[in-house]
Amino acid sequence: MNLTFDADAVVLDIEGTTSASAYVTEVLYPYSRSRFGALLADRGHEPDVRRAMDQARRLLGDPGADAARVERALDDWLEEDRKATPLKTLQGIVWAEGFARGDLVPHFFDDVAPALRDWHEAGVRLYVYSSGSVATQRDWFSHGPGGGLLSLVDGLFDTENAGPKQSPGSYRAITEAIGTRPGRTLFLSDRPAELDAARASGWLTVAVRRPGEPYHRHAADGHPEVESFAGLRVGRAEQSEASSTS
Ligand SMILES: CSCCC(=O)C(=O)COP(=O)(O)O
Ligand SMILES: [Mg+2]
Repeated sequence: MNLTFDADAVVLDIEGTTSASAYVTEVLYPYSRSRFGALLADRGHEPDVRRAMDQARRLLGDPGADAARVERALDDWLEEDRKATPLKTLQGIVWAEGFARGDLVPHFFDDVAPALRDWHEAGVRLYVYSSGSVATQRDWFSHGPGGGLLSLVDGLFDTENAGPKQSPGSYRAITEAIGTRPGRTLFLSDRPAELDAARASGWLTVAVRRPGEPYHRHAADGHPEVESFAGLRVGRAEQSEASSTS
């Protein structure tokens, strides 16, 4: 189905929306799991590692948890695919090194880069909101297709600077940060609970239902649906009116 939206901003989910879930769970997750032991044991003095380990201890309710206990918790959260902020921070540290070494190359569906370029060209501001950390998002988009897509993006949000993706308050926090009216902000995601939370905050929503993705056959519960970004036009009516009269 083809859809057209008049909006000032598009906010993008990553896993299942711009990029394949299987790449995240079958390539990125095992890569981080196999490196957590050494990271926690050898680099706990680094500020970001220490901060994330302290957050993990708070989530566990165990202030004295040693590196081995924290590693077991990370493994459990990975197994459950729990989007815990310290897990995402530590994954981001490991993955950054994987991107720099060339072990990891981001995956984007083929329709994503052309669509982002079109929307950006039309004056629509682009943001990312993912459970993956802001540092990971920066790596992901800067190593993306055609020399990277980061230059098209105006801001990055994660569970640390915005909050959990299933909570309407997180979308209100993003609205405040980007200064775009909720009714002119369009969120694209595969997960129904995230779409519901965005809609509850007054945002426009589109359920991205890519064939083969885990949520492909889920009921969209009133959210408009597309199978790829190729079926989605986004522009700013004010801008097109202005340019058509000049
Ligand atoms: C490549 S971003 C990291 C992927 C990840 O760890 C994740 O949890 C993605 O979640 P999303 O909110 O983008 O569905
Ligand atoms: Mg997703």
